Amino acid sequence: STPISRVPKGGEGRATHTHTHAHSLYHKRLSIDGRQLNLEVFDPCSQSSETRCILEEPVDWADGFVVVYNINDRTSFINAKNILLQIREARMDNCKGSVPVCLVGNKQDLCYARGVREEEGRCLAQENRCSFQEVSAAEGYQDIANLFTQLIRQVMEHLKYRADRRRYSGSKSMAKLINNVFGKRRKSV
Ligand SMILES: Nc1nc2c(ncn2[C@@H]2O[C@H](COP(=O)(O)OP(=O)(O)OP(=O)(O)O)[C@@H](O)[C@H]2O)c(=O)[nH]1
Repeated sequence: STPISRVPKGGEGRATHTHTHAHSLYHKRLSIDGRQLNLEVFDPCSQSSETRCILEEPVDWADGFVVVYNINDRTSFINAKNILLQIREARMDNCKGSVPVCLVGNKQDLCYARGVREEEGRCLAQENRCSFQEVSAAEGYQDIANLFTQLIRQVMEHLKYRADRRRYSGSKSMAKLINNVFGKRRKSV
């Protein structure tokens, strides 16, 4: 499945958890680099049996995505590919801009029965300009916890960059406006 973000199983507890047949929505409080964060984690239901994946509304509000496939299930890899495409297209259509994405190949412990080469995962990530990692949720949650921490750091940087840019272009256009109004008047006086 493709969590927008997810508290790894065996990791710290969930503060609240809403579950429907279609998805789970978690609320998680955590501290990263001394900052207190309130995360909303949307985890869609399993989509492994469908080739057409539906991301639902988080594509509009999420600040980051974790796209997960199973390294011994080629269909899940194709689904992941479609989801990455959907994220890109939906964000472009809505003019929301790109957001940090991490592609994850899970079940690394079953690599003897691998259906997707690590290189294929890496290439797909490169094509989509996102980070990539193979993990094994069965063997431990630490790698996955680190992966989420990294993604959250990227999200914070991205949000800061976007806010700075907005502030800069805002002040630039404000300066232009002031110049247009008072600059001209000063000339005519
Ligand atoms: N061997 C192995 N099995 C895993 C690993 N991660 C998950 N599983 C197993 O895969 C099955 C599906 O795991 P889930 O966590 O339910 O996967 P999901 O994609 O969230 O599925 P949904 O809950 O339907 O969305 C379970 O039987 C897990 O025990 C892994 O890293 N290695």
